[in-house]
Amino acid sequence: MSHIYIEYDFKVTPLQPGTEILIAELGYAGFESFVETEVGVTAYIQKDEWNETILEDVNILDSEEFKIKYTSSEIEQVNWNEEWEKNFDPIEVDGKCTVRAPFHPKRNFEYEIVIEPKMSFGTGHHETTFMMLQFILENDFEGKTVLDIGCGTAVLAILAEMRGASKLDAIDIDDWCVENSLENIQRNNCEDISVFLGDASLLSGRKYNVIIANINRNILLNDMETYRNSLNDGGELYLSGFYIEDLPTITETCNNLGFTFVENKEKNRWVAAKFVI
Ligand SMILES: C[S@@+](CC[C@H](N)C(=O)[O-])C[C@H]1O[C@@H](n2cnc3c(N)ncnc32)[C@H](O)[C@@H]1O
Repeated sequence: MSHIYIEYDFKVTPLQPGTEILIAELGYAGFESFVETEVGVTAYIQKDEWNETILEDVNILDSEEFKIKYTSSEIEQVNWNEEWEKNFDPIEVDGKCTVRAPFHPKRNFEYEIVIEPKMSFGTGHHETTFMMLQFILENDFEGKTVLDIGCGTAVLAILAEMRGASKLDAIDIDDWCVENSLENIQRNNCEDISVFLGDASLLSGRKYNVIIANINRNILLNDMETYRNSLNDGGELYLSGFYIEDLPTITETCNNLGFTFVENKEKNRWVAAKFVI
């Protein structure tokens, strides 16, 4: 798989709330990574996902309230570590868990996860990862079998194993994420996580106590029945990667498959939701 990205450098005036709105709209348009800068934001999208009309529905660009200028260029791959080092601090989740890069100093938390993010999504800086980490901290994983589908850096599977889960599978459609997950699993001394390249079509036969899926609205809706068939009765499903507007559709699809909605979290319009079967 090629990893050619299109990079957009946006200059936003006024900086806030313009940058925040712009990031939300770009996320919805399909951009996958963002690095906030002193003047706005740099946003990345894989070339395969890009088309010439990609910015057509980004309404803030036509707004009179904000002045936004941008340039774009094609890049082979981002030096993600360098970007991270320049721009980000380690994250903390509810005083119990930290996610840091190898170049950050060691920190004293109940759960310390070290992630070399490279280009994979999943450092905890994104709202969806953060809320899924919160769910994993709040719920019982002791002795449970877990599937983390759309694993990115495998950060969620790593915390699930630290919380006592056993026999975990982590799946991602992107070979880069698979490679990065394997490195992060080793780096965090996890011993019970197997990583596979692929998607929900790999799921036939094996059943889990818990499925964690932080992907996006359309893939979740499309693959929900497969998730249902891969869960034991009494199993738990944690979903993220969609906006609050999409929660009713996600819930309806889950209800039609026999799931019960338990609760949801919301951060900057992003949602994470828990269902049980
Ligand atoms: C929003 S990121 C989440 C990463 C990580 N789980 C986290 O919480 O930070 C979504 C991930 O799903 C992967 N993905 C996209 N479509 C997929 C599919 N159909 N099946 C499995 N993984 C998929 C992407 O490559 C990406 O790594």
